[in-house]
Amino acid sequence: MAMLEVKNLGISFGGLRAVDDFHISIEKGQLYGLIGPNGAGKTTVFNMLTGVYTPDEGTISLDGADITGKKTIDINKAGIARTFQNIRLFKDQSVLDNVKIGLHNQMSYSTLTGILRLPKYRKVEAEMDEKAMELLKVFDLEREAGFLSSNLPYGKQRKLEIARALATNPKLLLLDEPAAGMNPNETKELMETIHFVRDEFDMTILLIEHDMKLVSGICEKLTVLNFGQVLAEGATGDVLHDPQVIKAYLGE
Ligand SMILES: Nc1ncnc2c1ncn2[C@@H]1O[C@H](COP(=O)(O)OP(=O)(O)OP(=O)(O)O)[C@@H](O)[C@H]1O
Repeated sequence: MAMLEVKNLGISFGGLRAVDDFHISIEKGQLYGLIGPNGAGKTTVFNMLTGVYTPDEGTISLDGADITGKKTIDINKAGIARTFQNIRLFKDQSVLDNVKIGLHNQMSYSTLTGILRLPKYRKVEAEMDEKAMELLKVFDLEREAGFLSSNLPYGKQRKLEIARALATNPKLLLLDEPAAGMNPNETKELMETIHFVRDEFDMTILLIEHDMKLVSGICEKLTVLNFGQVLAEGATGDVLHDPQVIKAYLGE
């Protein structure tokens, strides 16, 4: 059974059919890329997978469970976490607290326990500190735990966003243009981080990316979107040599 199975997914905005008959099947542990020209519908697909938009057609199944049309918070609880094209950290919170926010959907106490600072509050907070620090260590961010997240260099902010997404304990991680705005060194390091996350956490990863070096370097399979429809899909090497894909996206 596939980790993510999407069939016949579609959505319109007014008269624009932004995504039509989209389908994808991703196996557990796969590193999968979604590519295509600007405006092809890639982020709209992510928004449907995460409940930001409700598809007007089609089905989404995660690890066998139908999550079509569910709310974002319930989809996150079911096991999908994402990062954004424009980094969305809690800028005025510390690096550690950004990861702890991700942990809150699994480890929590009642509001009253929190307000009264009851023993359970201290116990859960201490456990969350420990778990968050473990994740920060994985991303080599433990020395910056007390920094404001906005004070981290760009590449580390991207890593922190991935760490926060992983803190929600997902089955599927969606990365929206993780290399956007990165210099070649940061991109190289990011590729290593993504590989590491897949291996270390046995994670299934779907990423949107325009950087072909990153795509060809780490993705095992690709789906190409063009004008909201699947233009090609399959093994990365085959797709990148497909004349249709070269014509529509990669250039002659
Ligand atoms: N909420 C919305 N309302 C109206 N149109 C929208 C909305 N969201 C997306 N669209 C349109 O849907 C189409 C697909 O946009 P989308 O952002 O998914 O493309 P993309 O492939 O992610 O592009 P890029 O690579 O530039 O990020 C575009 O024409 C966009 O203007």
